[in-house]
Amino acid sequence: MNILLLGYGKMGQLIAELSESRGHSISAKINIDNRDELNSLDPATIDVAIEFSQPEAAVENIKWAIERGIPVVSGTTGWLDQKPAIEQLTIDKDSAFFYASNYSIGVNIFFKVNEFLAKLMNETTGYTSSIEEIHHTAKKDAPSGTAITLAEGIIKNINELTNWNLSEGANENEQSLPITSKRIDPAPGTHIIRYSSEIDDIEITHTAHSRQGFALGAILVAEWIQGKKGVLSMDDFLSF
Ligand SMILES: NC(=O)C1=CN([C@@H]2O[C@H](COP(=O)(O)OP(=O)(O)OC[C@H]3O[C@@H](n4cnc5c(N)ncnc54)[C@H](OP(=O)(O)O)[C@@H]3O)[C@@H](O)[C@H]2O)C=CC1
Ligand SMILES: O=C(O)C1=N[C@H](C(=O)O)C[C@H](O)C1
Repeated sequence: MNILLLGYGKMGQLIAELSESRGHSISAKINIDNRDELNSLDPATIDVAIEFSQPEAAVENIKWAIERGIPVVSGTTGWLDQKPAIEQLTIDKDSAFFYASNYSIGVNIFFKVNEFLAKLMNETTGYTSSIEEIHHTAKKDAPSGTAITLAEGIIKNINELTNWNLSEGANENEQSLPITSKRIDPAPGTHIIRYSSEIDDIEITHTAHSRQGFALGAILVAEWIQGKKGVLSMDDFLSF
């Protein structure tokens, strides 16, 4: 596969290294300072664009590829208010767009466990729920995209909850799920779901030991998306 990297930071560099070890080649490594290189690329030679850049750059990057019929695998977080427009563009251009807030297989198992636990907690009284996420200090967005996906999985299954909030202290609103974001180096990504009562606490945690799982997951999706069309997600890719 010939891969275009849109964003060549921590994730882009690891994806390049792992892709080459799997026999793929990188057609260009695009950052903010060399975006001009896009003009000299022949889209017909690119099999997929893998996009891990920054919240303010993601939409333009994704549009560039979709408009040229290049399938996009995107992992950038913090821009999802504009996702409906990207999905419409994908359909209009008969292209392919895949988004996941987290490409790690372990986190996607954790998403399922989170929903199962939330269903059980919906049948139980006396517990208050919360989410904590811990990432490195270079992270630009808060809460993490993964924490938002976890919150959506809880809110969908607990009748009392209607929304989430980025919490900095005591939670006043029982209908709102508090998310606490901590920035501590070198944490690649830790997510904790907590249900607390006077009697006990129930916690489930996913801890990434490195960025390896995110990068490998994105490459596996890039291999899988070849020949596919439309708006795709982890539910299409995974069989659980
Ligand atoms: N879905 C998932 O599984 C995961 C998602 N992420 C998300 O991926 C994103 C990137 O993470 P990470 O690699 O750690 O971040 P980095 O800050 O290390 O890398 C981001 C890169 O994007 C580049 N960039 C900035 N503007 C543009 C632009 N206009 N066009 C192309 N590239 C640009 C930056 O270039 P420059 O340095 O020149 O500014 C930088 O090299 C974040 O949103 C993060 O939350 C991260 C890990 C896993
Ligand atoms: O910025 C990161 O590093 C990460 N971002 C993603 C997120 O916001 O959930 C995924 C992972 O946790 C690492």
